[in-house]
Amino acid sequence: MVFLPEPPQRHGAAAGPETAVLLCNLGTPDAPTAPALRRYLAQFLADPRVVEIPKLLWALILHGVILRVRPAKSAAKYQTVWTPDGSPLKVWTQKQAALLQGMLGERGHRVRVAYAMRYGQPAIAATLEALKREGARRVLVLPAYPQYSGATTASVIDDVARWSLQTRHLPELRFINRYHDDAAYIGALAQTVREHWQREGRADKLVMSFHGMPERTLQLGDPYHCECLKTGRLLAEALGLKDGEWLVTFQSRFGKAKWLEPYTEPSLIKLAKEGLKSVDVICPGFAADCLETLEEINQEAREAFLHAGGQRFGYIACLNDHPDGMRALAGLAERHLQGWPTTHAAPHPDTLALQRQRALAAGAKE
Ligand SMILES: C=CC1=C(C)c2cc3[nH]c(cc4nc(cc5[nH]c(cc1n2)c(C)c5CCC(=O)O)C(CCC(=O)O)=C4C)c(C)c3C=C
Ligand SMILES: [Fe+2]
Ligand SMILES: [Fe+2]
Repeated sequence: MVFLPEPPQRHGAAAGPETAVLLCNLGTPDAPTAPALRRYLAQFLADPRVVEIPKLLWALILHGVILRVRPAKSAAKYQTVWTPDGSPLKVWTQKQAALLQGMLGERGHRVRVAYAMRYGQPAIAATLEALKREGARRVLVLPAYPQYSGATTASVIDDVARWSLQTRHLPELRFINRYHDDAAYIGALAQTVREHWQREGRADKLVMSFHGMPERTLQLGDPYHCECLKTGRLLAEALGLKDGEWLVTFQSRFGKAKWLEPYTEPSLIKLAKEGLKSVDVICPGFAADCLETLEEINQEAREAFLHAGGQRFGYIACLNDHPDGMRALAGLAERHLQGWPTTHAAPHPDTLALQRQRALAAGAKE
């Protein structure tokens, strides 16, 4: 048998940075169409981390019912939030990676920041391959999920592990499991709420809506519920909110099983029927706006609240490219990069280009 060595890694001045940060998010369909949704949902919902029921039974339900009905329905929803540049989740994730690249560069780190999606494109394995080809020998994986859950964070780690199983020369790997109680993240969320209050006035209640999970996962030891509650409490504290002025809820229920409660939309309807006139809704578990926030909250939940008698519904956008949110991600990455030789190196060419652009914009001469 002949073993072919892998191509040598590049060294010297022409090589890319030896350290990379890989920002991973959930993924999104390529187009707001039923065929694209079918491909996306087939990959997403076949992940045993996402749907934890016996494989054979689930295959029957998934292929027999869900993939026949849901793609067209979901495509219609995606059409209402699609942008000229594509799906909001992808547009924001791409922008976050570029901004993180600039920020880490400005802080003196010679790193390459890339982004990848757990489902759909760009895939995690292909992106890790590309990073390796460019010279990466160390990769910090940053799943864009503040709260850890088996369905999200662990699934990203599974995917990296699958790639590692078929890779001979592995880079050093590190993973960020959570940042639900990170002071800069909480501070950034609080800042978006204060900015919203300044622009539109303060509502009677702040509802913090997190993506739901089957309740069973809590009993099985998933820390997600606990971490959502902690984020909620810290955000309320940062804003000086009293009991009764805020509420944590869970959205995006899927299927008939019991999910984490209280559910977002029924809670909003109940509040309106009890006489609450105005509400602000924030989705702290989503690093970027996506279908679940823009359509399910800002369209469906808004309509439900107003229809039930509410008078004002304020939607507070996700952190997206907010400078405080980006600083929180940069600080988080920086702390997890410690001990890796990234500092005191020449700035990355992208950083130099960014600095030049900024200087020109500020009136500097070539
Ligand atoms: C089937 C069960 C699902 C679990 C469990 C689940 C957990 C979970 N999801 C997110 C974040 C996102 N989910 C998004 C969309 C989405 N989620 C599910 C199902 C489960 N999610 C489906 C079927 C869909 C697709 C849309 C639809 O058909 O309804 C998104 C948005 C993606 C986008 O393209 O915009 C995000 C983000 C978390 C954080 C989570 C557990 C903590
Ligand atoms: Fe989801
Ligand atoms: Fe949804």
